[in-house]
Amino acid sequence: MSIIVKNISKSYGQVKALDDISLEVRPGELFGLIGPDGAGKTTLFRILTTLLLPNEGTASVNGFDIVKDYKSIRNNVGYMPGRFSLYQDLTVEENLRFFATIFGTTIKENYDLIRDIYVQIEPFKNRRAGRLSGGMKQKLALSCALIHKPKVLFLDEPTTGVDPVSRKEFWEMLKRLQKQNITIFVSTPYMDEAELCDKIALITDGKILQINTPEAIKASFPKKIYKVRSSETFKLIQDLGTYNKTHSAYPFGEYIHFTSTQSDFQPSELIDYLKANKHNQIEVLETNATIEDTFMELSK
Ligand SMILES: Nc1ncnc2c1ncn2[C@@H]1O[C@H](COP(=O)(O)OP(=O)(O)OP(=O)(O)O)[C@@H](O)[C@H]1O
Repeated sequence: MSIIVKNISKSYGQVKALDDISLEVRPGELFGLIGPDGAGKTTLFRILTTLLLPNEGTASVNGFDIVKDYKSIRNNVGYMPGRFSLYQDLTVEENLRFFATIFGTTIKENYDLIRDIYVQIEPFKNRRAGRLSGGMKQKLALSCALIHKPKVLFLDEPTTGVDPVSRKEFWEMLKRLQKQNITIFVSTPYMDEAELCDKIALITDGKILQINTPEAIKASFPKKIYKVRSSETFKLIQDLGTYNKTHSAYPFGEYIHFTSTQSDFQPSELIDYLKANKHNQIEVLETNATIEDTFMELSK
């Protein structure tokens, strides 16, 4: 295993940021830690990159213990923290050279690994990092995290605040890196990105809700889901909230996702109820569960 986490807990005073977390990541896997703000993602990343000690539990990265072998871990991993890690007053090239130097290597020596990513920002190599766009900063930060050829790459919310096109490009880059046998542990609050991982752990309030492939997680959804809409969305949410057969109802794009408490539920019952409540243009269609639906169900 590339990463083994066993019963890790971490508190900050009264706040239990991580509560008995266990997971395993295989070599070469693209593993996603999926959860909202404050779920504990950054805390786990900081523990695995040896910047923070857990209160309880053990963990290893690439066979090295996070406490005993912290120096080896630092040499073997790349870490792209969520909050910005670059030196804003240094240029693009100076930042990259700085990270290469502290790991005792050169840009030239490992250029192959970052070529794909770096060529996109090379035209701006004399620009200060502070003056780059979000997408360019992200590419530079990834280049810096890779310059010493790490075996395991930790990316904490790498696409937060990045535009949709750059987000898509970023995930394509991760897939290419994975082919070079780098294990990638990535966190994100975006449920659509979860689909792009080999395996995911859903985390909230410091607890893991489920670990599996995205497909298996979606398939495990226990109920039929209906996407519902009518001409009055706000009233629809209220009326679904007070309907006596509602198990869950929450906004999902332009629809409300609805599940019933009853296993023999018929959509016509809901249509009748909504008609009785003076809704127009009613649509009730069965739909497939997404990762977000599973997350909502598990964290209920
Ligand atoms: N240094 C700290 N002191 C006190 N509480 C902290 C500290 N760092 C994090 N926390 C709290 O621990 C919990 C988990 O935070 P963490 O940053 O690990 O979550 P996260 O999933 O990375 O979310 P975010 O994206 O908001 O950083 C939160 O309730 C947070 O407020």
